[in-house]
Amino acid sequence: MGSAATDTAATDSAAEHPEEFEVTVGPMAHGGHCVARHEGRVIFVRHAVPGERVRVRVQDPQASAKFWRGDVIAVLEPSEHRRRHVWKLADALRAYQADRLPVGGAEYGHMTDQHQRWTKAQVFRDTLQRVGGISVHEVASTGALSEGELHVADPDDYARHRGRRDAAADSTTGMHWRTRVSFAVNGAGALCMTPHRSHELIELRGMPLAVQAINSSALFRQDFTGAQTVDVIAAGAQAPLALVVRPAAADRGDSAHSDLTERLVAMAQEDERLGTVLLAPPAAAPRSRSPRGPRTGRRGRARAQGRKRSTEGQSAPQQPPTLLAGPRSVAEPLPAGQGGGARHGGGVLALRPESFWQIHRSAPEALVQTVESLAPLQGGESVADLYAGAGLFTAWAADRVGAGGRVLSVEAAGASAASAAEYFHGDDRVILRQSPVEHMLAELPGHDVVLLDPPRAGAGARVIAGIDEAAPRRIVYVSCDPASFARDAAELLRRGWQFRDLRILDLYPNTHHMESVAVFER
Ligand SMILES: C[S@@+](CC[C@H](N)C(=O)[O-])C[C@H]1O[C@@H](n2cnc3c(N)ncnc32)[C@H](O)[C@@H]1O
Repeated sequence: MGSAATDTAATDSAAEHPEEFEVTVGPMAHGGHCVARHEGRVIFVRHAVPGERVRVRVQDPQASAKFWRGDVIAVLEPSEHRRRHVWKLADALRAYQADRLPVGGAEYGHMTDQHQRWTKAQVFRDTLQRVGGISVHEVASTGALSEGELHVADPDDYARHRGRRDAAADSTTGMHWRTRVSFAVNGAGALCMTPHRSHELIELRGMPLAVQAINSSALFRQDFTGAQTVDVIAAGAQAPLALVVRPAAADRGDSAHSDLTERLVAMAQEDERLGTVLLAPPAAAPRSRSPRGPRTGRRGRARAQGRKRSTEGQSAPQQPPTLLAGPRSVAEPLPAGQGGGARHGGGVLALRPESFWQIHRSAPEALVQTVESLAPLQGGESVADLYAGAGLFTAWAADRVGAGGRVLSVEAAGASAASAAEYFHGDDRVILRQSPVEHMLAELPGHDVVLLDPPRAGAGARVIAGIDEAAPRRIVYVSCDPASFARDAAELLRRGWQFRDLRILDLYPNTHHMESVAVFER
């Protein structure tokens, strides 16, 4: 097995298992793995805490590969920041003991909450430097960091500040925060998730990172045979739940789809905690299911983990989902004090379930409060809200700029744009455009503030150039990906912009993901 066979540090156990190595792991990198070296070769190690000595099992240790990937299967010298993993199915140590793979989507669950946040700050700092060539010291020198350091804030603190009791529950273990989860479905019709970089389906009895309305629902005992994916939505973190069910590929035939449809309708009638059920158009083609084959592409990985994305990206835009039960929209409360005009139903947005919405129960509140505190708006200003989704920041901006102000809200995806159109109907302050941002750059000049919240790929050089050329007074950049943010921020700095503020929010506890809010001015 190439260089694995020449490992001088190999233990007796490793001799029996040439794909296993003892290593001391280095710092955490962007992507959720620590970097370790074995005989000069880099191994990306998941489920470690930086500084630990661990035994790693490498998947597919080919001699010709530039680097290997592996999971911790035993901890030889544990970090003081290690804890028993909060979710048994996602715990690599217990998974490998049971001769199975850990489920993906909770790859930081073995670290204390405090250490997860400290680690995220390090990863953000390193990524800013590596991808954007931006040093945190430079950012601090402009006064953009509170106390001169990068801190990662707990989003529940914002809700607690407002006296919301539910936010205090489980906040010390980072559990029960997801209001949206995308599940795969196995041949037996059960809800499943996949291990990292694998198509293997692991059946679930609950999903402890999800709010209790989802985690303790009856959905884990239901039969979804004939479905490929089931997206579950707990609007406002509460039941009734909404489902967006995507049938398996069309070539399975009409009878399979009508069986599924009948079961879904019956499910909605029998379960009072189930509200809306939508049947999405069938998947285009069967998915190949190699047992350990890597997911190819960003979208596949994001789908498995249900991160910051909308379900609508999977639908052909001309084929909206079919409503099988319940109301067409779910009630998503806007952050306290935002969008509360009587005309707007008291600050509750009627959201199409397949729209984008932030997945942490406290994210809308935490994000809007952070933007408000770092970049307050004045009455009469004009704001462009780019990648606006269903209008979370549009509602805030419209309230703040008031009757004399204007908000241009740009969103490409149909369901999110339709949700916004319904909510802002008749509101003279808001101009809605369903369009790719790239097609709207000519409309940006004249805006005082440009706020952008792009998907994980970032905005890209063309959009950054368009924003720069529009010459707003201020740019507010909300990002869920440090690498694409670093690249876009470097482009802004190159064009003469400066960091005025930078905050990080832990919107995805027990995972390696994080959210940042940055303010730039010239
Ligand atoms: C991270 S979400 C942010 C949504 C919103 N700001 C919020 O917080 O609810 C990004 C949004 O950008 C939309 N989007 C992705 N690419 C786009 C593009 N090229 N032009 C316009 N919108 C796009 C997605 O559909 C999604 O709604």
